[in-house]
Amino acid sequence: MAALTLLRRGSAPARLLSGTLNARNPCIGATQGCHLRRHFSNNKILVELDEASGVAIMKLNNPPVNSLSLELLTEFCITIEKLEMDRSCRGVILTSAAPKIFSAGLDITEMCGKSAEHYAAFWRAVQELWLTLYGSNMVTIAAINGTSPAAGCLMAMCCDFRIMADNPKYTIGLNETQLGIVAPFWFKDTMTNILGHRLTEQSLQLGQMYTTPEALKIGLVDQLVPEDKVQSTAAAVICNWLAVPAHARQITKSMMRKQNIERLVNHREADIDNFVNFIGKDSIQKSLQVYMDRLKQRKQ
Ligand SMILES: CC/C=C\CCC/C=C/C(=O)SCCNC(=O)CCNC(=O)[C@H](O)C(C)(C)COP(=O)(O)OP(=O)(O)OC[C@H]1O[C@@H](n2cnc3c(N)ncnc32)[C@H](O)[C@@H]1OP(=O)(O)O
Repeated sequence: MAALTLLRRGSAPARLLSGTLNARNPCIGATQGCHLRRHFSNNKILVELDEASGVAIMKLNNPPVNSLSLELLTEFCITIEKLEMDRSCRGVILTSAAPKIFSAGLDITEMCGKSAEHYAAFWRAVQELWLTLYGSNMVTIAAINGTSPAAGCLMAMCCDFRIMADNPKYTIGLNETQLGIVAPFWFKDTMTNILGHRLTEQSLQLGQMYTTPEALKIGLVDQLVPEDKVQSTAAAVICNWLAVPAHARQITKSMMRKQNIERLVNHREADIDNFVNFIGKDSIQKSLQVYMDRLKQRKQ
């Protein structure tokens, strides 16, 4: 599946021309009470699409910690592609169905003790998630209702705007080095576009997890709100974004992200080979095993 939606579709004007009645303010229908909600869920992703507002709420649903397994990654990409093709959907709020955890990042068990073929398939699915979400034409808002390490943070960073629950227990960041692994160049590029080079270098080397006030201060998240206001704030924010003429916003988004997306597309196979070689090393397998053991010991 080639997921370069933003570049592949190149369809902003076409989509606008064929567009929706409330193209200038798609939230008008919602406030006038004509609610048509469609629910569709597969196993790991719950979706509620409000056709009046054009907004889909997409909930990660992989208890206990929303780790990104191969199954979840596959369902995630299919869901985004489906929403992207659906004329009644123009924006997505990405959030978690799990209390206190947005996502624990990649499922570490998918990277331990498996075959090279499995690692390659898994990494292709991780790439696909990034290409699909980062390259989406839709407005994407992350409603971060819990802790969000590593690829959990990456998913949030792919979105156009990040709202996080202001809870002192929640943290967010790319902590890969703490596991003895390395965030690939496209994780790094995504963070650099948000934080700038210096701060990204520091964050990545240290594998830094930020508290919510720290994340707000450095711009890793855009807004902190009380836990019970995360969803309503996301709904209000997405209305503002959808009020901007769609073709102009989409072309602008494409202009800002195109280079990064092309970089991965052009080096996709090499990136998979690199991952497979790296993750299969005995020393890396050992590091991951030690990390998983520590996670389990914390509970005892
Ligand atoms: C060349 C490139 C090479 C490599 C690039 C790879 C890039 C990697 C990106 C990643 O995303 S790596 C994953 C990083 N994630 C983490 O470090 C998070 C680890 N988890 C936690 O810190 C905590 O679990 C928590 C998310 C803060 C939640 O804590 P809580 O106390 O609520 O739950 P608990 O720790 O008891 O976990 C419950 C259960 O879930 C298992 N678990 C947790 N995280 C993961 C995970 N990422 N993958 C798989 N499994 C995970 C944990 O072991 C517990 O299992 P148990 O009930 O069987 O003991």
